[in-house]
Amino acid sequence: MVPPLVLDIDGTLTDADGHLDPRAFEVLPAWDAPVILATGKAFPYPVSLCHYLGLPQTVIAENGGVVLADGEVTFTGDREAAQAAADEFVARGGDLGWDAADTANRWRETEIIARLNADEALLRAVADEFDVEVIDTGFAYHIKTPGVEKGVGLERVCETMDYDPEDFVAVGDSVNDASTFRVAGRSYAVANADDVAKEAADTVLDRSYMDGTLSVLDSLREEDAA
Ligand SMILES: O=C(O)COP(=O)(O)O
Ligand SMILES: [Mg+2]
Repeated sequence: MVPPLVLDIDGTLTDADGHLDPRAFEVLPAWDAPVILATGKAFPYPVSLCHYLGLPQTVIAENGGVVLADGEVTFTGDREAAQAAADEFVARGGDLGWDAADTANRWRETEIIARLNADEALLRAVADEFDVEVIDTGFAYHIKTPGVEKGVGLERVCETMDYDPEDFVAVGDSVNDASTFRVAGRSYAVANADDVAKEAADTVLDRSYMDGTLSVLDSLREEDAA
């Protein structure tokens, strides 16, 4: 049996521009064990991705703030606290960087994100005052509740679905994957990963983005066949 997977999306199943690698459509629905998407994206994004990939909807979204497992949704994280910090950031002259539709935050239930061109020093100073934290995933700044992590979300999924986190193989690329790497039995950082993810991973891959992820899946299949 191949092991279950817990996979980050941006930087791990995508190219450098955040576009989904089309090979995901071949390999993920065909994987002969559970596949969990664990992302910093707002809840609807991984749900849609599961839908279009044809995967069961088992999802860790918003860096663990939202978990969908076995048809049940649970929330942790305080969107209001993040919103208060974001509002103060804007009041002090900061710009979150989104257009009027703000589809990045519109359906986000437990945190707020800013574009990477936002004033980081101001954002961090305001976040400190509001007891929220800022993480830089390489795709956005996330203003979030400390302690809400993808890894905690993975533990919740495993409790709900009676899985053992030790059985999981994790692949990711950034600081928001380090907690997943600590909880999963085996962890891989793609070559484009940031230093925190590389430090936390059991193995740092030679290849980047989906090429790196596919190299893990290939070797897991080979192990299974041996
Ligand atoms: O939303 C982000 O900033 C990054 O998303 P990811 O966790 O899927 O890489
Ligand atoms: Mg990522």
